[in-house]
Amino acid sequence: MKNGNLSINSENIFPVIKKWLYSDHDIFVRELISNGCDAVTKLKKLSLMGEFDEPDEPYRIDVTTSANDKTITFTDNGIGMTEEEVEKYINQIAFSGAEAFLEQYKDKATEEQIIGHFGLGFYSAFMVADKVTIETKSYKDGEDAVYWECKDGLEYSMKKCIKADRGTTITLYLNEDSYEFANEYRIKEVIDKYCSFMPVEIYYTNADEPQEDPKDATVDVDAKEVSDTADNAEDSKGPDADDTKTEEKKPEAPKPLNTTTPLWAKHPNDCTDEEYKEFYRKVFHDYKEPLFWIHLNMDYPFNLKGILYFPKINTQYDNLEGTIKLYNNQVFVADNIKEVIPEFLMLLKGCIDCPDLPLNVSRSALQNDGFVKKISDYITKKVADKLSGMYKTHREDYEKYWDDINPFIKFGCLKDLKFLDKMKDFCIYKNLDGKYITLPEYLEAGKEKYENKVFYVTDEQAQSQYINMFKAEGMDALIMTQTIDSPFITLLEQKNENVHFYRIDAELSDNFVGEELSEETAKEYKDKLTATFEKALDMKNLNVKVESLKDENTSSILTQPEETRRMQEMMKMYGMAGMDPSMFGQGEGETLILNSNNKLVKYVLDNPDSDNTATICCQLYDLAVLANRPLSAEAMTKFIARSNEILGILTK
Ligand SMILES: Nc1ncnc2c1ncn2[C@@H]1O[C@H](COP(=O)(O)OP(=O)(O)OP(=O)(O)O)[C@@H](O)[C@H]1O
Repeated sequence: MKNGNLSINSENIFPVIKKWLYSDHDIFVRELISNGCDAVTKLKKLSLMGEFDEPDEPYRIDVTTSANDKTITFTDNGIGMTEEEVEKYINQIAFSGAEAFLEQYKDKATEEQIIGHFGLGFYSAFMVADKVTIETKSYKDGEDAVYWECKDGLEYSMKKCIKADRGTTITLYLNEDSYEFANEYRIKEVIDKYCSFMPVEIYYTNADEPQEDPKDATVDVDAKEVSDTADNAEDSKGPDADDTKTEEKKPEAPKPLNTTTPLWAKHPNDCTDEEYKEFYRKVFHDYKEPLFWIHLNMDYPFNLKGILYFPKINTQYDNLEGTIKLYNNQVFVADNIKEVIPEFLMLLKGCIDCPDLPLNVSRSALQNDGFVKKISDYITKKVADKLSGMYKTHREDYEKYWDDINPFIKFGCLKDLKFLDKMKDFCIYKNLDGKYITLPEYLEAGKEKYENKVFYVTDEQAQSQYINMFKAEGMDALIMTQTIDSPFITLLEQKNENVHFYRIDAELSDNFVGEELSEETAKEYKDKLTATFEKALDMKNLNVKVESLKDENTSSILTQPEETRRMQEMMKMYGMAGMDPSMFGQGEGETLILNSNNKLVKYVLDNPDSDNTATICCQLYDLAVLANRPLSAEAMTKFIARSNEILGILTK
């Protein structure tokens, strides 16, 4: 038997790395800058352990592009590499110095995390470059600087070189397809996407533009004061005065492109509302203020930090799509990764940083395992806790936000039963007095008059006649006007046995009826009125019911059974092709309720054959329809003509 190590031939592996490893070509920026960050982090760790004296100059990464030369350069003043290390970590693919470093210093954990892991990231440079060079000088005294060069990722050459400063400079000679990355705006865009929160300051220079002498930069307060004073003096001079002062104004010191300590990394107690809002504006470019936010801060059983914002939604037609940015040690991974972020939370906007994420090699996707599900459950729980906490301690705020956040909460309840369990007691509904109440509160208040029934309004304007009747009778209903309310009502019925929801026009409650008619009288009236109305309306099978309603001013009302209406709505929604449309057509199953206490109805009863009876019947029917839904075009035309006719009678 023969044993041995499997070997990788770079000629074979390179095309794989170049083409398939990373989904997006721009990822090389993230990989090379994170290598620079790691180089700095390692040095900081060494200095904490007393193995390296903290330098005077600040740690930094410089990205320089030249569209003329078609190059990008990444420079860091981190740990650097010795010749031996270049041999080991660069010349051997998939051998990570980060792993080796962590292994060596594993007992000396510090706050800062090393990003590298797989030993492949550096090679992503070859996705965009034909030639890559490295100039590096280790922090170790007495080590020579090294120059490394590789074309096409196949053969490398290495030699000693002269490099004054500690650290590493990597230069990419871009291939034809990738010249875009030498463009200032393009590269800044990519840095913004992946590196906005990397832990080391990143500076950009356009090598094709004339450079300011850094000595001229205004960095200290005194210099700033001088220029301010000069400006003020200038203000008082008047328009014709000599303007030489402006030329003396010194340029501002360059600013880093990134923020090294993102807000989520701070303790929630140390963050102000203004900081949260500013962070939101900056990251999401949304100038509408968020309603509120949740700062996630967890160390155990896994490490997770982040901020989730509830954005302001103006109408239910607003774009409900949010963005949750996922980070791994301050390095952007991807937006809206569905394994980590529960689907319904995608309506929010936020950032989540989880250093323990089981990323796959490309760092843009996750290895799907139970751990990821735990993260997702934790986030759901935290959101529910925050909302229920606000309900308990800041009910006024909760009610204020409710109109904006309820579609999101209802969606969450529909999508995730655990979320429903946590939130069901904290769902509130506006009642007919405009007050917010819970479902149990509604049921308790209506126990006497309509036990286990929940009446709801889907359109306050269209259903105003019914609302007025309810109010007059001291009955209440819930306003549920959102599209999501319809599936949510079904969910509530499933979860609350015996409780049934009825749209306010679904049935006429006994509470509206005064002294009940005897069975015989009711039958007699019904037969008579049905015949008269059917004749007047030229309709067959009109469903008429006669009631002696308390309010004698109410003449006619239309009701439609809840089930029929829901079925009809469902058919409309799914556009069920092939079915007979009249099966559940407009007004299917409707009942025309006529009030035997009303004088117009009484007139029809007593004078079925008088000249005006047909006009009265048609008008009473149309009025009942109008209070329920819009008239068809044809019916509306007739209604207007008839109304004019009736007014004409008044003039006689
Ligand atoms: N700028 C740098 N300064 C110092 N060492 C570096 C630098 N860039 C790369 N290295 C060394 O080369 C090794 C390999 O880098 P590479 O980017 O391929 O993988 P990695 O960062 O370890 O892991 P990953 O594939 O997860 O990014 C690093 O672990 C590090 O030791």
